[in-house]
This record gives sequence, C-alpha cells and structure tokens, in this order.
Amino acid sequence: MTALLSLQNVQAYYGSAHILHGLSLEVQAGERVGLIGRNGVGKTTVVNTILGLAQLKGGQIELGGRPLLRPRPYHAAQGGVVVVPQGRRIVANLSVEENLQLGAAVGRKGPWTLPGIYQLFPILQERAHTPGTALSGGQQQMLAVGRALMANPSLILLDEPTEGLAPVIVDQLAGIFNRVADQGTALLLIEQNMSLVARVAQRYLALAKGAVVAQGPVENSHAGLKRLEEHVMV
Ligand SMILES: Nc1ncnc2c1ncn2[C@@H]1O[C@H](COP(=O)(O)OP(=O)(O)OP(=O)(O)O)[C@@H](O)[C@H]1O
Repeated sequence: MTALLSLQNVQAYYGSAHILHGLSLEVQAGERVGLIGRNGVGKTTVVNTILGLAQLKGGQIELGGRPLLRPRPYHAAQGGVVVVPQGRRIVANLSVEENLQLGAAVGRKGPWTLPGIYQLFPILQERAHTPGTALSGGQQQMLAVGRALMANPSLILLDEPTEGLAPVIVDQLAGIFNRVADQGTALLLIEQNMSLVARVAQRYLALAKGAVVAQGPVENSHAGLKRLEEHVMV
C-alpha cells in the first residue's frame, strides 16, 4: 500500500544547525500515529521540513507516493497533508467563518464543507462571525482543526494541539480527534500529553536527537501509558 506520507532517511537543517539525522517514518491511510519525544528532539522540525520551513538536505519525502522535491506549504496541502500548527495560528483579523474558508482555499475539493464542519463543531457556527482570536483556547483549537478539514486532507499533522489547555478541554479534543479519524482522515499526533496519545493513537514513534529511536503499538492501559511516558520524561 502506498503511504500517505513517507520520510526516508531525512536530513534537515535550520541554516547550519543539523536537526533531523536520518529520520524515517510512514503514515498509511486512516492510521492514527503518535509522534512523541522530549522537548527539542525535532518533532516540529518534522512538520517544518514537510512544509519547506526547514531545509531538506538529504533523504526523501513522498506524499501519496509522489516525491516532494522542493517542499512548500501549499505542496503539502495539495498532496493531501495539512498541518494544524503549534500555537494554532488563527488569523486575527478574520472571523471564524473566514478562517475556515482559508482552509478551503489552500486545499483540495472533497466532502468537507462549512455545513459539515459546523455539524462537527456547533460552537463554531454559533460564533461564525466573531473574530477567530476572540474564541477561547479550546475553541481556537477546534477552529484550527476545522480549518484543516476544510482542505479535505487525507492526513492531518497535529502539532501539540492541547498545549496550555485545561484537562476538560483536552478530553473534549480527544473525542473530536477520534471522530475525525473515524470519518477516515489519518492523524499524526505530536504530543507531550501521553494520556491523549494513549486515547487517540494506535501506534507511536518516539524521537530522540532527530531520529526515530523506538516505535510500537499504543495500549490504552496503565502499563501502555507508562511505556509512552518513558520517552518524554526528562
Ligand atoms: N528556526 C530555528 N533555527 C535554528 N534552530 C531551531 C529553529 N527552530 C528550532 N530549532 C532547534 O531545533 C531543535 C528541534 O526543535 P523542534 O522545535 O523541532 O523540537 P520539538 O521536539 O518540536 O520540541 P518542542 O516540544 O519544544 O516543540 C531544537 O534544538 C531547537 O532549538
């Protein structure tokens, strides 16, 4: 089966700083994968390399079997891979609805349209004409996920989506991520919150020093959680 996203032996840099050292990973259609590791190991750099924001200097990236020779942010979206960035990056002077429409502008045509997003997130419909940045942190995260879905991706890369959010909101987002995945969109969940990874991911990849150092199935149990936590504890 052709992977939605494949990185093989990727070497990536910011200027002269060498961050990813031979990193390889694959995500197949419909999969839910957790990408974990301590602060600074290179998780966001994986996303940045796919988007062309870090320099790819070795190895190969493929989207749906097609090589990504010169990565650019819109190439990923057109290839069916959309990022929900760390910090959400809601556009301040646009309304909730305009932020959602922005997602459709960069992506592909497909089943996700405004009515579907509003069905998934009724609060976004209630607040459709509010400035996006006036929403609470949890609602902004829903908006960021809704905006990603509007691009009709096959795979969403979620970069620390629950950072700074209260546990009750994290629980709500866990349900949302599972619903999105149940509707067929694959997820690569970059997270420090291992209880969320245990509830959403089917398998994990652990990074250290810019490479994958461990991987395996995720077990949503006490022992499974402990195993994940070993990879993020300082
Ligand atoms: N623009 C940049 N220029 C130079 N170095 C950078 C840049 N952005 C990040 N780095 C460095 O690259 C390394 C990997 O950072 P990255 O953000 O990918 O880590 P991370 O695993 O996502 O960590 P976190 O959980 O803290 O977000 C770190 O040492 C960081 O200081």
